[in-house]
Amino acid sequence: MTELAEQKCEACRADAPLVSDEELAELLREIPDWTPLARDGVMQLERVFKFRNFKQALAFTNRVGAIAEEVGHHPALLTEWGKVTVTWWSHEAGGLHKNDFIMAARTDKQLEAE
Ligand SMILES: C[C@H](O)[C@H](O)[C@H]1CNC2=NC(N)=NC(=O)C2=N1
Repeated sequence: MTELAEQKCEACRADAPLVSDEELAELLREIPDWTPLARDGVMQLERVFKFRNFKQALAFTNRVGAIAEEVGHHPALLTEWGKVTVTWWSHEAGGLHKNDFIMAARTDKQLEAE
């Protein structure tokens, strides 16, 4: 099985299939540091990353922004002194798609790129 971060994102479409409860449970096992949550009825994946200062938080933010631009699939990013909150969901599809799990796994790899 190809590692989640290496898998290919599909194009973001309104009718894209959202993950089932079983798929959610299975995919979460590959990204254990991420929390599934519902905001206004929309399922999302969220993780808070801690850093030594704002400069490191901003550099990480920009790395995540770059991988988002590469695939055309974008997170919500809250950058604070020493902290970055990253939230993934598929806006047009209105919930969690496999793309969001792939991008969460790729987000984790941006820590190594430091
Ligand atoms: C036109 C543009 O490609 C679309 O709006 C893309 C942009 N990035 C996106 N990012 C996310 N997370 N979900 C989307 O539905 C989405 N759609």
